[in-house]
Amino acid sequence: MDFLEIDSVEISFKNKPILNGIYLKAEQGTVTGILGNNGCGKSTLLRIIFGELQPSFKSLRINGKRFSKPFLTSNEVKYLPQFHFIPKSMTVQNAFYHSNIDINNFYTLFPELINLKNQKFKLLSGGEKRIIETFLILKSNAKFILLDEPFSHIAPVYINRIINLIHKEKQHKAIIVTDHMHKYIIDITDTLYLLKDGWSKEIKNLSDLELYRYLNF
Ligand SMILES: Nc1ncnc2c1ncn2[C@@H]1O[C@H](COP(=O)(O)OP(=O)(O)OP(=O)(O)O)[C@@H](O)[C@H]1O
Repeated sequence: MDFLEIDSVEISFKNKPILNGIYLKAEQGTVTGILGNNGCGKSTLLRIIFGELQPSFKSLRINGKRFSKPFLTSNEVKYLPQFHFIPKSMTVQNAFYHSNIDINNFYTLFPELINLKNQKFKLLSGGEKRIIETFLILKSNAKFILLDEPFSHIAPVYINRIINLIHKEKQHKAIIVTDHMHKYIIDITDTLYLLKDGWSKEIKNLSDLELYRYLNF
């Protein structure tokens, strides 16, 4: 089973420390969730793992071996950022073609969206864009999948289908996911971390989310 670990992350923006006490492990066959308040550094951490952001220091290991290259390859990691990454003038069909993913698999899961096939990406609703981008990332061949707010703007009926897809895809992938819809995150994750004041803490007992003032039960 492949696994990724990151620790000793040090990053500041304008002399304000953002992350300084992180440990996170994501294993193939599992979903790793990250919760935390706005601005605590969840996206920053995912961007560092992806290699898009270089901190002053980090230790990233795959299967226990230090990974020193600046970027993981696209076979190793795929990242769903908070912003839309599909070019605005690309059609839905072409987005699937360029990602090398069979669009029919998408329509099997989301038959209601079949009419979007020839539509340009910029003309889709925020939720439609999110569903398509999340699907493309989840169905990629990468070993490690990073999802930054996959559920934002998405109706509950579609969220449930994405959750089913996450359960299916995690069989041969390690999935790291963060979202403010904490109930879904708590439900789908095998390992849960809370980010707060620059550090991460693995949450084994949900009452700790209240103790660390993330939730009021
Ligand atoms: N490029 C940047 N330059 C300066 N400050 C930044 C930059 N990127 C992020 N920050 C700051 O770092 C902090 C962490 O940002 P980040 O986007 O990682 O938070 P987050 O936990 O993902 O928040 P949210 O849940 O609101 O999306 C914030 O205070 C943000 O303003």
